[in-house]
Amino acid sequence: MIKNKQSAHPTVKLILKDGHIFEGKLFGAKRSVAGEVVFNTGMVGYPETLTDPSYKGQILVFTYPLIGNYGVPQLEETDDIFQNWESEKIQVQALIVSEYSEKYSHWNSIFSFDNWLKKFDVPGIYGIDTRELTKILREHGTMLGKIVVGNDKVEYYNPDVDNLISKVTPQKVEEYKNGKKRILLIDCGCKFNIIRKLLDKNVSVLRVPYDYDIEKENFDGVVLSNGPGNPVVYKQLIESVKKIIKKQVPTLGICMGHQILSLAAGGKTYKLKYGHRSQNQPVKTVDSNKCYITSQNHSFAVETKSLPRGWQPWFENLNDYSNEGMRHERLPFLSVQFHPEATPGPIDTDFIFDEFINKV
Ligand SMILES: NC(=O)CC[C@H](N)C(=O)O
Repeated sequence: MIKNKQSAHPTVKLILKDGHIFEGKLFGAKRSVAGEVVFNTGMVGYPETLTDPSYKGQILVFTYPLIGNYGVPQLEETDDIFQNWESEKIQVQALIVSEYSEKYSHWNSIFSFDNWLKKFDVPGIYGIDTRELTKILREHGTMLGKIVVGNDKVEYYNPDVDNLISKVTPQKVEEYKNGKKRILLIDCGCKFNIIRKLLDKNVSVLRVPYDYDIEKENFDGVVLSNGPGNPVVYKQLIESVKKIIKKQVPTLGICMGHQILSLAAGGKTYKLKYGHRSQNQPVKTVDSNKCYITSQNHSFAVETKSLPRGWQPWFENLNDYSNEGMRHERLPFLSVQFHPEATPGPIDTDFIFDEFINKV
């Protein structure tokens, strides 16, 4: 049994938009917060998961019952690249766990889970029956919710209508020189491991904000990163990706990048009932029986039937058969809904980066 200093933790409420109320104990930052409540069924990798900018605007439920027992490592910088986390801070609005561990043990960890949340002013609630909560979210679908401390007045907040990418995209351009070929990384809230993976392939990376005027740059390939929110909100980005398609520059889209590339190509996206969030999502290539276990974090999906002529579905999800990727039959465009960069999760689909680099 993991002992937390419960007396110091006030009882607070988790209120869902449909009227369900759960009581739990507050840890991390002491404040009320609203967002979209989503669940993740991964068993490990909370430092990487909580720093993934795609979670902006969301209150995350971990279904794994005990979180925090290996602590959290320091954000380290080696050769200008950050290590251990996927961005420079915790990105979720708040989190919901059954039990958290104040005690931790890992050679590389320096924060307890509670202290880490406090450092970034993120509240957490524990003592919640996360199985019951997840069943509600599976039945009803993802729902708006709020964590309310005392008599605080908190409005519901719907992240799907907000421009969340503007909150996580970098403020300035950054160049990582590592080879002759130059990849333009359009950073919509990029996980650091996408940059690490590209540099592993000996290419230079020009990392730019999502609304950067790319006309003035020279590049050999484009990576459209992952990112938070609803893809149809980003009209200007979709327009600039249309220009990239016209120029036939080799392009790799990852998660949000896959959705944006599909919309720019003339396809459609829709919202899944409760999304895919975990490190054990099975996908299969459409034209063979090859399967891969993938890391995922998304709410929206590309409608396979909407893909225009020439754009072929590449992978499908084996749980719900939704689209997991596409590629063009002649032109150098490919994109995936899952995360080939992993962190957290299996590295089975690392070959996606090679397929892209081969086209550059
Ligand atoms: N990880 C991502 O890029 C997520 C994309 C998008 N925000 C979604 O939820 O579908």
